[in-house]
Amino acid sequence: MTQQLQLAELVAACRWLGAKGWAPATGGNMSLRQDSEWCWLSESGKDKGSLTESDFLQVNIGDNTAPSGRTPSAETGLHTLIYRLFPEAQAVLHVHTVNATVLSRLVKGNRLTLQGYEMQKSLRGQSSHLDALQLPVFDNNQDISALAQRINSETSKDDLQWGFLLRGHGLTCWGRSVQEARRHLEGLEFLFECEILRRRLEVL
Ligand SMILES: CSC[C@@H](O)[C@@H](O)C(=O)COP(=O)(O)O
Ligand SMILES: [Zn+2]
Repeated sequence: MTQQLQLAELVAACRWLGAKGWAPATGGNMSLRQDSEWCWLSESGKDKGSLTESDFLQVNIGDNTAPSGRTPSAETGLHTLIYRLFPEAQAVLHVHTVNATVLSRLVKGNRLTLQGYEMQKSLRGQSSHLDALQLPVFDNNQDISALAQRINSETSKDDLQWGFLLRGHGLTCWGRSVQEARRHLEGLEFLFECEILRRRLEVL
């Protein structure tokens, strides 16, 4: 698929997730890999549900610089970390959903465990509801380069295979294509909602 078509797919994904209310106000950021050195990041401070292709800025994966002089996402460093760790990563979606925000605050420790859900199979490599799926949860931090360093040093690549939660902040997930990133986002979001409901009913 050409880069132009991939960018069009990403713009469509942004509209889709925006319409679902998963990027309220100016929350969320999205990106697409161009090649081993460069990616396209959403511009900082925009409504991510109404982005167009010209709202994506070229960013260097190695040093986070943007030749355009415009300001890419404040969370650029988390996207480029994923592109550096996973050469196969093609797209990254970061959202501020209510479910991701709330559930990440309910998790004690640094792992969310999900088990017993058929929808676990929406995630790459998952084939049974019986497996205990683990998603890393990191404390939120306004210092994104410190946060990226922490994620990199404290987590194995395996743990980051779909993405991670930032406590009280949101979900960052990725895929080997825009479509796969979108499927991971939709699957995880469904699982988060189920898990919140299950926990809520359990305490009633
Ligand atoms: C309400 S926006 C919060 C931001 O600090 C951040 O978390 C976010 O997701 C959007 O930042 P952006 O710089 O627009 O990509
Ligand atoms: Zn954010």
